[in-house]
Amino acid sequence: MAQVRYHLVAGKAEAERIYAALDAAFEDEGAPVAMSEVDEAAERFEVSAYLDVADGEDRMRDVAAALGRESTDGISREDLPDRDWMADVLAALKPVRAGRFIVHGAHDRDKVAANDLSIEIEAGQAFGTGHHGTTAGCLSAIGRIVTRRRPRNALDLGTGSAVLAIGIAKLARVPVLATDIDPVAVQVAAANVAGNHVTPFVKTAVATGFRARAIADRAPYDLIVANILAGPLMRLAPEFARHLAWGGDVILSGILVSQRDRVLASFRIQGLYHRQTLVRGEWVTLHLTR
Ligand SMILES: C[S@@+](CC[C@H](N)C(=O)[O-])C[C@H]1O[C@@H](n2cnc3c(N)ncnc32)[C@H](O)[C@@H]1O
Repeated sequence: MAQVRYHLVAGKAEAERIYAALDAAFEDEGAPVAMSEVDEAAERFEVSAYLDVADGEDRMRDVAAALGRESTDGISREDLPDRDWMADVLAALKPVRAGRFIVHGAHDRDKVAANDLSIEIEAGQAFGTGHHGTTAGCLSAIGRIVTRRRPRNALDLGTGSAVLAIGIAKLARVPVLATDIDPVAVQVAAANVAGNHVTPFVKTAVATGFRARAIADRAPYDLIVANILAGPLMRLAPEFARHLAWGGDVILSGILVSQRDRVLASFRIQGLYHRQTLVRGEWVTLHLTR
């Protein structure tokens, strides 16, 4: 399964209609739909739908059908890089600083200063080397929130490489449950947890959303971090509320700037209120509290 961005450009009113139609058509599969201005002077907007497609499949016709069109004219396709491609690129990148943390590979251990909180991650099969704006945004938020109020029991949902769970454990030295839908990511996460010497604090588990015994057993959490995508985050909003302790903090990322208000609205209905937004490129990281 790969992700493909189907996109088209239109004037503002037409782009808003396209956005609404694609959002409604692909809502059930949790596909993010985004709208962004591409030409301010001419008031032209690009609308993108990020769809999962099977190998060799093209869903251009689904997009046209969602817009009530018989023709696919004007709709473009961009194949998004898969994980291995990303790992190759990231392997060549330098250490990243985010808030109080430095995320680096083993070959850059000598770049770590005495007062740095270092997280050592090799680019591999799981997402999360700190280079992506969403990971860096979450690390900055963790540094700020955990310094102000130390959590007692944290959950990192969609842990990938476990970079965020390791960050919380190193900073607060409290129990963290790190879960992922992808069993390969969970294996990588467990290896990184051991490599960063935080095994006494971080437990890993495979879980789809909040559906796992391991998550229920440790609830409620006073810090939940989830860097997944806007669609699944919005669908899971009631579960966040159910698993969050009174006064607890939630950090969300994987959200495009254009999706921010819809995500906030989904969580506000559940009694979770916006505290801060961090913007890195086209991505936002949100801090919410109860
Ligand atoms: C963007 S990566 C984030 C990894 C890491 N937490 C970071 O911040 O760099 C998203 C991760 O969430 C996992 N994921 C996606 N949807 C999920 C779901 N519904 N439940 C649990 N994990 C999910 C993916 O397998 C992936 O490892």
